[in-house]
Amino acid sequence: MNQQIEKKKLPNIKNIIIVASGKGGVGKSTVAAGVAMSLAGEGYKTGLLDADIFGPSVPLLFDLQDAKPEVEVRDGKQCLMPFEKYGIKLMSIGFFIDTKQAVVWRGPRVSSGISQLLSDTYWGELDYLVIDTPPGTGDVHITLLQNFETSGAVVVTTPQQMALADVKKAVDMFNDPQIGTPIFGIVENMAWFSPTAHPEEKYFLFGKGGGQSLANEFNLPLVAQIPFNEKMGESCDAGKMAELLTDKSIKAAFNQLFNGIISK
Ligand SMILES: Nc1ncnc2c1ncn2[C@@H]1O[C@H](COP(=O)(O)OP(=O)(O)OP(=O)(O)O)[C@@H](O)[C@H]1O
Repeated sequence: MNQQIEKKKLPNIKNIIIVASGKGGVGKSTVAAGVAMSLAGEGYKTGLLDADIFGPSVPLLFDLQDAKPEVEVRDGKQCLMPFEKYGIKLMSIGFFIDTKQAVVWRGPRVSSGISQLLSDTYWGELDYLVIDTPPGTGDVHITLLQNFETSGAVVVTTPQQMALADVKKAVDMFNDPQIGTPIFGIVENMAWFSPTAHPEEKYFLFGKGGGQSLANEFNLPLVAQIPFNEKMGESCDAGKMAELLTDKSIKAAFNQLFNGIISK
């Protein structure tokens, strides 16, 4: 990365929020979808772009598994038309690839595919576009962060100390002078488990304080702690995103995150 690339501002999108994680399976896509639901629920014009080429989640989360976006001419340009659910404009790399097969794209193809998905989707006017990225730090991140103006990132982790080295790589990437993307903070997902019948009880299944110590280590705020909630897993896997924020503790956690983002 020696060359400074001029970043493109998408004129109709006020804020682009990147959701990243050091490693896979920590709940990054769930967090991205939950933030988008919270923003839309508060009346912000919201979009969600699923750029996770290795495991796109939007088709499953929003029950759009067989959906194929239409192409329409808008303002003299061929545009991909996003789907809209719960007031969120949705686009996913998963609408264009066979999600049952491994994606073996190389760098330039990833880069042009992701840039096209972002620039050629007809988002209309948006207050916030949330982008779910693949785990780790790779071509998708470099493409988005070097080529487009983004407002900031949230880094999702689980409480285990093991996550430290992976989170460090993600933080270093956002801090790189060529990238220069502010980090809103760390989100600790699956922070504890509370049985539905005893919501006041907290069981720290994966250890306690991991998110806070990660945040301290990198001098970042811990913007939210999201409990492990079996209903949340079930409703996400069944494509029932509307149920996600019906649980009080989950709603409170996403409100915390939402406030951490909009206050910046
Ligand atoms: N707080 C939670 N409580 C219960 N289940 C959760 C929670 N967060 C995520 N899950 C579940 O964990 C699984 C992995 O979540 P998700 O797909 O969001 O992770 P990811 O980090 O995006 O994964 P990938 O590495 O594939 O991109 C999903 O089945 C999801 O429903």
